[in-house]
Amino acid sequence: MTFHTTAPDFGSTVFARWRAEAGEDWHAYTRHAFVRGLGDGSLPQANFLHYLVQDYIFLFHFARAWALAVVKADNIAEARLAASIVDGLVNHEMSLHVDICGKAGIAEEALLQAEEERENLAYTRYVIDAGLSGDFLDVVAALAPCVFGYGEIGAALAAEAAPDATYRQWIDTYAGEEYHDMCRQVGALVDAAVEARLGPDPQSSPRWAMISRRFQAATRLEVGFWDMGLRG
Ligand SMILES: Cc1ncc(C[n+]2csc(CCO)c2C)c(N)n1
Repeated sequence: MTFHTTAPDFGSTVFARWRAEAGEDWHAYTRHAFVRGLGDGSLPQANFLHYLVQDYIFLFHFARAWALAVVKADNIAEARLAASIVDGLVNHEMSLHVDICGKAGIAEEALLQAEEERENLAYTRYVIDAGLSGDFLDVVAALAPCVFGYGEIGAALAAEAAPDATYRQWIDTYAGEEYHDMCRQVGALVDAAVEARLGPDPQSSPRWAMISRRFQAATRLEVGFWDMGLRG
């Protein structure tokens, strides 16, 4: 897979630092064997469908975590963006999963009936707890690897010299301009939220390490989610 030496940072200096601090865990997430299988089409369809069914449940709980970001917002800009992501997830984004699963003969009603795998449970409940027990920064740091990681993965897969058509619909979703716009909006939100709470030199704040650790923990949970997908 082709990876640019400079992966996109979506205009966010905070994301760029979190990613650097997540180090090898970030690479394990964005260059996972599951991702390579999506890019070259070698991922078996059964594994992809299993991942998508789990991901449908994941998105439902992820929307609940973003709703907690609305609850913890300190101003209208934070509330608006978080609310628009909740709306996007429950009213639009889950339709990619419904559409692809439907073509494979899996009905929407069957999706939410599926039993949650432990990696799925661990990740979604981690982000929900970040929203329940923490403040806006805690929940946004836990939600950020999902947003930016898929943007980075989508861009890398779409940039491959000879992209395979098998998982094109999935790749196009996360490589598309619309999705990357959203990443830049979240990037601006994260930078503004960190500056508003931790000041212009956030890394000198004792809270910095805590929120960076949240980002890294969620990154590791993304790795676990791909591992689950490969296991099938
Ligand atoms: C395991 C897993 N991680 C990330 C995403 C991508 N994603 C999930 S919610 C959302 C919108 C904003 O948070 C995006 C881009 C996924 N589908 N599944």
